[in-house]
Amino acid sequence: MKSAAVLGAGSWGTALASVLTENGWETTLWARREEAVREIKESGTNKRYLPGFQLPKGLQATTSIQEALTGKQLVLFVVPSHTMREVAREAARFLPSEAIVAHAAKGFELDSLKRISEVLTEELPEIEDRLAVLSGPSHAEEVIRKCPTTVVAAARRRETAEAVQSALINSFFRVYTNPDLVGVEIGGSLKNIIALGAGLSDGLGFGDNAKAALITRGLTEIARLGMAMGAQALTFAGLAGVGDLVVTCTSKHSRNWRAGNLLSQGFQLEEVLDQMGMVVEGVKTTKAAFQLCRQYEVDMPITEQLHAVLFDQKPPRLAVEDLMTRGKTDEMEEMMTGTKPWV
Ligand SMILES: NC(=O)C1=CN([C@@H]2O[C@H](COP(=O)(O)OP(=O)(O)OC[C@H]3O[C@@H](n4cnc5c(N)ncnc54)[C@H](O)[C@@H]3O)[C@@H](O)[C@H]2O)C=CC1
Ligand SMILES: O=C(CO)COP(=O)(O)O
Repeated sequence: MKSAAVLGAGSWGTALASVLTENGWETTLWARREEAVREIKESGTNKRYLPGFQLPKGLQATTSIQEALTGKQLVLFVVPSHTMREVAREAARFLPSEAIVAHAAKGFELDSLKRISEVLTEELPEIEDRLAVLSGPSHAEEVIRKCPTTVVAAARRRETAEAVQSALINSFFRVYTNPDLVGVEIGGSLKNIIALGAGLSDGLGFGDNAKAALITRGLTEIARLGMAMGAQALTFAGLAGVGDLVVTCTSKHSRNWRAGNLLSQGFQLEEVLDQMGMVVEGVKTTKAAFQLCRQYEVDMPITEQLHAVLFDQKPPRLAVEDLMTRGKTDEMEEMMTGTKPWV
């Protein structure tokens, strides 16, 4: 029987492990907490992260990373970005040499500003051609209910992306392949910054025009940094770009949107993160993108304002005023350099 390991028993790891189990994979979920493993084994639930849902029968769980990884053909890393290097190091000794590997995290490593696939290949150089990233508009709470969902598997090698596609695809979870690993990772990570902004904007009562502006202008700056970092422009028009941006800015399930919304109510950042109790990747990603846009010399006005709100106590209304009153620009700034678009 085909067998898989999913490292990380939070909401997304549990949902992806459930999809694999439904698809006939013998799947083991690796959790850090003994109670989580006991609960999955005894009652088939993960109430802390996916309350109210019954997990598919047959899903295994363990706190032993060795037990989780031994003999597996497919390994998914689904822990928050800031823990990925530590988990990769723990996994290194036990990762089967032929296994297809994918990660589903949406962020950067803050100290190094590296993408997560770069972190994984630094720790596990032998997996470079066997590594994919899974991303796209996919809230765990809907995947576990089998709501129709589409995602993308991107890798350097087509065979790797197709292996991940074949493992996960089913009638409610449709997986596309994409050769642009860099763009898919960047789209999935940067959208969380804009989602924090959308939560703030909604909380301040700024309405739908403002949210459409955030989504659209947010996509422009995501694509701008992404292309400077080597991504393909068209990826940002796809599931890992506009698709994930729309779902995260508009869904009640989004932790990033909810965190932004709590900030608009006057809570301090630390209080918000305490209340959430789940990872809010957009906070660290705002810090990383703030540095990356300087490094790559690209303009990211929304990210810069959000950085000031999160880390310099800038009042959100002032940030919005500064965005609205900055210097006049053309919507298609990138098209304006080196060409003559006007008659
Ligand atoms: N929740 C969702 O709907 C989706 C989440 N993602 C991404 O998946 C990644 C994981 O997020 P979630 O599962 O949502 O997070 P979560 O907050 O629901 O759970 C995090 C999990 O990681 C575990 N963890 C934390 N530190 C760890 C460490 N050092 N070693 C091992 N395990 C550790 C926690 O115990 C917990 O089980 C994030 O990058 C997120 O952006 C991507 C798509 C959808
Ligand atoms: O990436 C996600 C959906 O595609 C999950 O977003 P949140 O982390 O904001 O909940």
